[in-house]
Amino acid sequence: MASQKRLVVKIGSGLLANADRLTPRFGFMQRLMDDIARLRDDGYDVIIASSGAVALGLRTVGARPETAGLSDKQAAAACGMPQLLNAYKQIGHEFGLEIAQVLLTLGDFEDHRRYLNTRNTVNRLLKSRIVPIVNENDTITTEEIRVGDNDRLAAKIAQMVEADEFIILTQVDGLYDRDPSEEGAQLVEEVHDVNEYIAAASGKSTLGTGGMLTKLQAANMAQNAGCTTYIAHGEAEHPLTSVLDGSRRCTQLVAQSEPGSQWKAWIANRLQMAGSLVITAEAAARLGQGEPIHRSDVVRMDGDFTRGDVLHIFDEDNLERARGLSDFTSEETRSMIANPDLPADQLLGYQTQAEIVRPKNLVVLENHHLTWKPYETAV
Ligand SMILES: Nc1ncnc2c1ncn2[C@@H]1O[C@H](COP(=O)(O)OP(=O)(O)O)[C@@H](O)[C@H]1O
Ligand SMILES: N[C@@H](CCC(=O)OP(=O)(O)O)C(=O)O
Repeated sequence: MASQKRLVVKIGSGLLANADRLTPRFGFMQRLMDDIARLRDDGYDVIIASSGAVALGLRTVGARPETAGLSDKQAAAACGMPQLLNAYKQIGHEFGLEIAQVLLTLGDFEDHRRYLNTRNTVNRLLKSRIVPIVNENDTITTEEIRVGDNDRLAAKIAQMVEADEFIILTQVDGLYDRDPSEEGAQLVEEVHDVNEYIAAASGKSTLGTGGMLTKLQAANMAQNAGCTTYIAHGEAEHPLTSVLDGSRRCTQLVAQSEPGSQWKAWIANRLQMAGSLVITAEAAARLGQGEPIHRSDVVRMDGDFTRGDVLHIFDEDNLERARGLSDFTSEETRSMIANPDLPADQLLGYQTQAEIVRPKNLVVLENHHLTWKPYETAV
């Protein structure tokens, strides 16, 4: 458990890189680090999830954000990351802060062993009061193995370190009820259910890769891990403390549950799923009563998964109702469903309690979870 208050701050590319010249925005970084030093004096551990590596490196590789392709961006990230870290380091020293670089890929979150290892490292840095600067390792990640945006990457970190608060700093005051460039757009100051705003959250700037949609997805992941999220403009004298003390308008996305089991949050907040099960109406009605998913509950399955993979669990109306970790491979599951009357031990050749998903590995989704549609599943 966290011994101090913990805050994860995500910073968008446009705040860190000048849009025309693609050079660091030192003034912003100074205000940020000054505020982080204040928070540290107030007993906060702060973790930064920083974008900006690609934007800053594009100039070095002679490319522009509007036209850069994947290899330009990967090379740019390799050039921009040291520039970014150098700026954080120099400015950090001015305010008595030590910083460290943590570059991650999707597997560092999705593989539970790597997740725990990453968590240990981040916790060790915090113990020495060092500010971890986290970013995706864009130089080596390809489409299949990347988170793809730092909004969700930062939410994963917030969940991992059991952050109390998560602030997403961007170039708009918060979530609007429609694209803010549209006339009459109103700032939404408090959100409980992000589902209501998904349709309003399309579009993004040329420098970034996320957009408002990934911010809502990220906020939902944090909400479900018991962490309150704020989306706020980064341009302020005290970009963080003014959000936390409520003196500035922004959007607050209220935590939807008490920080519960880390294990269940890890299952619920997966970014890639290996497969899915469709269960009967009776089994769907029993969800939440501490019952496992039995093979007789499954009417259909999809995907090529192995033991320990996380699956979507849909009802027969295609509504995602739960997520759970499979005790069997897809081949074993298929064989058990096809032979409901044969004892599992006999079918599989080893002793097993024959529950496809055990209760401790099952998370029932509630109204405040963003759910997936069957066609969005990665199987
Ligand atoms: N409903 C909305 N509310 C606020 N911003 C929105 C909305 N819909 C689209 N946007 C756009 O999303 C942008 C934020 O995403 P992005 O530019 O990717 O930020 P960052 O680079 O900071 O991650 C805003 O500047 C705005 O142009
Ligand atoms: N990892 C990338 C940024 C990815 C990203 O999410 O960008 P943004 O939408 O500006 O936060 C980089 O360092 O350039």
